[in-house]
Amino acid sequence: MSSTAARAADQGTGEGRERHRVWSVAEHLDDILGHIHPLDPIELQLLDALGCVLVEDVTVPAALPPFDNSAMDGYAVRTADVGAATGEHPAVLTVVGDIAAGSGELPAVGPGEAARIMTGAPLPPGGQAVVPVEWTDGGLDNGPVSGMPARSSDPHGGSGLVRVFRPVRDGQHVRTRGSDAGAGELALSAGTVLGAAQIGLLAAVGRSTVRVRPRPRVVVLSTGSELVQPGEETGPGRIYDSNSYQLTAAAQEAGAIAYRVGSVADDAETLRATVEDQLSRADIVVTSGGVSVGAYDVVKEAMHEVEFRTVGMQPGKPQGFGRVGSDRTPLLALPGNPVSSYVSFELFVRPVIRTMLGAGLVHRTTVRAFCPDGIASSPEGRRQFLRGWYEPSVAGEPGTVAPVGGAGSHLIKALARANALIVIPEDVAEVAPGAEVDVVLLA
Ligand SMILES: Nc1nc2c(c(=O)[nH]1)N[C@H]1C(S)=C(S)[C@@H](COP(=O)(O)OP(=O)(O)OC[C@H]3O[C@@H](n4cnc5c(N)ncnc54)[C@H](O)[C@@H]3O)O[C@H]1N2
Ligand code: MOO
Repeated sequence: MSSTAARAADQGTGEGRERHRVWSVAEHLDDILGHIHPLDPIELQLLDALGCVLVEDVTVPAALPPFDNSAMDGYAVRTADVGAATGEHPAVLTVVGDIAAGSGELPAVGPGEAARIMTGAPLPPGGQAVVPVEWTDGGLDNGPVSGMPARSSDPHGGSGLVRVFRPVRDGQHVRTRGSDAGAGELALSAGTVLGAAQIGLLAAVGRSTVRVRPRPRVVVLSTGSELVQPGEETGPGRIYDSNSYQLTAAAQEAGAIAYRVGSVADDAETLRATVEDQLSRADIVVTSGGVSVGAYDVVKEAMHEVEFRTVGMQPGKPQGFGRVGSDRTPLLALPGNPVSSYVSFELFVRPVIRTMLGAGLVHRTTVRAFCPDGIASSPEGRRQFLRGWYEPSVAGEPGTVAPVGGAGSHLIKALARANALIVIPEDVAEVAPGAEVDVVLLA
């Protein structure tokens, strides 16, 4: 029996009835997430770990900073030598050398002496504080200077005499060893999401690699013989493939490594071969289009392992989920209408990506908001996700939300102007002006 005939025959069986029941959003999501686990940890180079969840506690191996160093470009001095320094009666000190950042050889600073020192350079023996260069004559035997001449134009700046016009306290303008973190202290704990600052800290403690859960690899492919790639010529009845771009970008935003395959024509053999070909680099496969009840619904025709369902939501009614190939890779088949595919991604694919990442927060934030204009109608029995613009309130009260565009699942421009989804429950047919609604924040 052909698969089409088998499907037709199923209509009358128990299995057929199960397949044609309407799934709630929560049931479909729970079923999907029931098959998803965090990916096994791996050791990654620091920059490859950006956005990943740490699976080890990282301790500081050696004190940060590793040595006492100057916080200013200036002169390392003994505080007693400059205790009485004023503009009128400067302390005059002998400059015993120049200390650049990275310098290993440090001149000792004795009584009546100073060492010229740069920001980040180690404090020399005898140095108790740093006088910023602006509080001195910079060795020019004149009033206060605004900085030091470049070494190339003044190779002997680290010698001669310097006049100091203000006193300094012991330790002033010195960053002491371990003042940031002591050796053995916890730098980052397991479960931390690595952002730029955390990657910076790992580098600062000398780590070149780190153990994290990797980003899931998401292969995105769209289906439809009408699709043309942006930049190419369209023709009669043809449109640009926006879904593969939208979904690839969304997967990246959610923390995945996303591969955009582009569009596959409505041909079951080609689609199947393409999916099989892509499985070697996929932790998740996402398709768009070809899942409703038309004669050219190619995903439905090609992917026998995928269960196609009606979910009680708008947009996003037809959905498919299954696991394909020898690794049983999850495949989420999303509807082709651009807003439907986007909303479906938000509700079903994003949580899969976030679960695989091991992220603590799998779902978008939902808040309550007033809807001043109300919503005239919402389909009964389907949870509606209208695109909206959410404004938070200043006074701790719920914010407000207004629909952007209508309910049509082809309204891409309105979607691009929305920052939220307004959720209208299955049993609500209209929202009175000023009533409160749930709002999913999209950022
Ligand atoms: N008789 C019925 N027809 C439809 C039903 C139904 O229940 N009975 N459901 C409708 C709903 S709801 C949706 S959603 C769509 C889903 O259809 P498919 O997933 O099969 O998607 P396609 O038919 O391939 O495309 C739908 C629509 O979206 C455009 N599209 C598709 N892919 C892209 C893309 N990559 N970039 C931009 N636009 C895309 C496509 O051209 C169509 O206009 O079915 C309804 N029909
Ligand atoms: O469910 Mo469709 O996604 O309404 O347009």
